[in-house]
Amino acid sequence: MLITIDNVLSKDEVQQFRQHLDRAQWRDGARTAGTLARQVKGNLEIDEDSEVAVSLGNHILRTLGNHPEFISAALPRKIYPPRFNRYTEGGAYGLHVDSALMPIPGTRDRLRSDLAATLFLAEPDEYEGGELEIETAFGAQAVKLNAGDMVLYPASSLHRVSPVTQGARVAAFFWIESMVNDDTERAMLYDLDQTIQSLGTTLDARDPRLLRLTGIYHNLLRRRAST
Ligand SMILES: O=C(O)CCC(=O)C(=O)O
Ligand SMILES: [Fe+2]
Repeated sequence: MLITIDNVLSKDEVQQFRQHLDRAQWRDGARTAGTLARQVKGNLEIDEDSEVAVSLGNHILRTLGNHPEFISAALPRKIYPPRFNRYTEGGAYGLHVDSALMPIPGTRDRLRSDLAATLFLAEPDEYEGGELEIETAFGAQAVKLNAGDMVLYPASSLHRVSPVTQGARVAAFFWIESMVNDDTERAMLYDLDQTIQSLGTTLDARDPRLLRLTGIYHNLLRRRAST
């Protein structure tokens, strides 16, 4: 399931992020890729333990922790501390698959990457190219979102970032271990939850049908979620 969530960050927040990021020190992104992905990775990243990456990353984590749609879609158990990348002219990231298990920096813990996320921090008209192309069962889907918007996609999918031919593409990217690791089951739970939320805006909160559906959602989650 591929989901976009708009306005995760406001335009003001994006502007503040960009002020910090545009002044940050960027290094070759190939250093953090696995052996195969390294050969197709052509972007820049900020050191994950730098002050700017940690403080902006924490801001994203706090925002997502209070974001009902993100929580409903991802059912997060662990979130990788967000990292930041930049593709300038000629930059691209060829077709690759993300590692399944990742050490979480600064801890002895690791995360199973069920979902991958890209939070766009440059407006589409700031650069040419730079689409995130994700292979799905229905063909490749190209994603290029407004600054502040985020895409969530199964980390199991092959994906690439097409070459940036002009300007610069800046983004935050990270992974999520979900309480429900099966993508299809998680997608159905999300669909059910969103339907209940939407019914809740028209039906009385005490409507027995709404209560029953809510009970079904929680009972399914109870069966499927591992905490
Ligand atoms: O820049 C992006 O949108 C995706 C980056 C990516 O796929 C990765 O770092 O593994
Ligand atoms: Fe990736």
